[in-house]
Amino acid sequence: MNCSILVLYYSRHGAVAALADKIAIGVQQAGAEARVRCIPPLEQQHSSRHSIVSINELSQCDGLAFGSPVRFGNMVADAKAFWDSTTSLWLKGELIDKPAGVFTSSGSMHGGNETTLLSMSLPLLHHGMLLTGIPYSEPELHQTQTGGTPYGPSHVSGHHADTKLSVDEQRLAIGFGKRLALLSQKLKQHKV
Ligand SMILES: Cc1cc2nc3c(=O)[nH]c(=O)nc-3n(C[C@H](O)[C@H](O)[C@H](O)COP(=O)(O)O)c2cc1C
Repeated sequence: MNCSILVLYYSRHGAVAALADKIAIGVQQAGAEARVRCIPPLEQQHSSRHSIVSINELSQCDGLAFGSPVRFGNMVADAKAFWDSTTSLWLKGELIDKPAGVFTSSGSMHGGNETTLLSMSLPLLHHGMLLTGIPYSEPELHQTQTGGTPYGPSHVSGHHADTKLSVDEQRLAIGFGKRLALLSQKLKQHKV
């Protein structure tokens, strides 16, 4: 059965985009399609190597991974504005019962990546989506000295925003993509 996972993110300096790439690898390893798309930027000059998402792509996905950088302990304004533009989908209940999860990148280890992941989950819950994080059966969650949380994949990009993804962060992001795709496939199979 064809299953399509939307990996939807905003990234200014590339850290969240790097996590999106790893999540897409995990999705593909599970045999699903990974459709990687960007959140529409509030500033026109912002550019990205992925296309901007359409509302149709959001409504038609079988599962969603949603990524944003940490901005003052919360998601970037562009991501919040995007969710504020999805009322038509909410009114029709288009996202109800679709699996979803969140991912983020912060500059510092305790700079708010967990608070950001939790606040990013709220619009998804309002849309009736089924949230999944990362279970502690993933060994990297016990040992990571960088990012990676039970609330979703994360990265710590450092003071100059130039630290590469650690091996643990990469493995957790790939495992998360795989899990999200497998859950989405199972739910899609049982839909009447
Ligand atoms: C306006 C602004 C606010 C930020 N706030 C935080 C913050 O609260 N905590 C933190 O650790 N990093 C913060 N950062 C750093 C970014 O979250 C970090 O560099 C992130 O990795 C950027 O992701 P990107 O490369 O995908 O754009 C902030 C950056 C900006 C520009």
